[in-house]
Amino acid sequence: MKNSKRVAIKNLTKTFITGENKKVHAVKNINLDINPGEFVCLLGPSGCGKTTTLRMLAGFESPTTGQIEIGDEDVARLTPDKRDTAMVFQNYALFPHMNVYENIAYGLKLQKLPPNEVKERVEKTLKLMQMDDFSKRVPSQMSGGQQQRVALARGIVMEPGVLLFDEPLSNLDAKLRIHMRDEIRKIQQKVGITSIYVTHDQSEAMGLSDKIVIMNEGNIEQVGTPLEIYQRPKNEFVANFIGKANIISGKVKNRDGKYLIIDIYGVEYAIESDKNYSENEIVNLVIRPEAIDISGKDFSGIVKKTIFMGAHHEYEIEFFDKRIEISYNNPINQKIYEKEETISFSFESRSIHVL
Ligand SMILES: Nc1ncnc2c1ncn2[C@@H]1O[C@H](COP(=O)(O)OP(=O)(O)OP(=O)(O)O)[C@@H](O)[C@H]1O
Repeated sequence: MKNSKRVAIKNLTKTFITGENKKVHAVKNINLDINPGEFVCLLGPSGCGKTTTLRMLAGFESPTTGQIEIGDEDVARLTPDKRDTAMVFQNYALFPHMNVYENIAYGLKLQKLPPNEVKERVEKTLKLMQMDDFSKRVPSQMSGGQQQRVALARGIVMEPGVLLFDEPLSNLDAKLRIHMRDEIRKIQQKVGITSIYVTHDQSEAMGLSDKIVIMNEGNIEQVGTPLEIYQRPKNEFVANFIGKANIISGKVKNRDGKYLIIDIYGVEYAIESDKNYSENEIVNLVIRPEAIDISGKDFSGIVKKTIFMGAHHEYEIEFFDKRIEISYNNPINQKIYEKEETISFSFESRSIHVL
């Protein structure tokens, strides 16, 4: 979309003063750059500051300090209508007495656009969203998923520089969420609109994003593509927040080119890492449950828990003084382990990440 804009957040903070005169540091000096056309998810646990950040972008909340640039303009002190953003809300926020067509047209009429342009843009959006057949229905005659599509259409029809999403799918059931997630991504890629999306659902963030921003206690912990975040988490918080992670320790022996040679319980692994550690330093390593190779024989452990998940099995294994998790797909001839059985395995060097 030609109007699609960049966003730059600079040293942004938000401190709320509560009724009891206490300070809540909801957002702590964050910095973030978003390219035009990018789909970025703000992801983190409840209370981490993602909604506050989004509301500051929209102009519903004013920053305590810092700048927000949309395009080339610092909008931090502008009212919402001056910012070239549109928001898709969790509760759809549709007008109950207006039909789909009128709901989508509302924002354009407010801008006093000529009626023929309103008609053209609403019809184009209805077509894009494959909703022509619904145009005369009112919200109460539609399912939650359909209403959410109207809410999305209302944002898209405005052709804003940035489209903001506040957990738009959280009122939908699991299956519909996945369907709508794919739909949002498809439409966003088609129109190329810069999108910032708040969620606490990691699979939603993985499925939607060009870039994920992991937030925790008002800070940004890491920014990266879904693959980067998953394969190279910066710290234990990120590793545990995205997917499942076994954190085990190893002892650094030396460096061999781009590899660190690390001793893990008596077995040496060459692990790619650009971090500098001294000899014998103990480091924390992340190993994903699916990266443990059960055809290997370097280690063994006792199965303490088994969970059959259909396509894969999850095992909790007693391994030295800790529990680790192994997950693997279930080919027809794969042995199924029972509780208290011994299982052998190795770690795959290329799947180990040094924190
Ligand atoms: N108006 C307010 N007054 C005081 N504190 C607030 C206000 N709004 C938010 N907070 C606090 O700021 C922190 C961040 O809240 P925020 O809503 O941004 O988190 P969140 O990551 O979006 O969480 P959730 O996923 O639960 O919506 C929380 O501790 C919250 O209690």
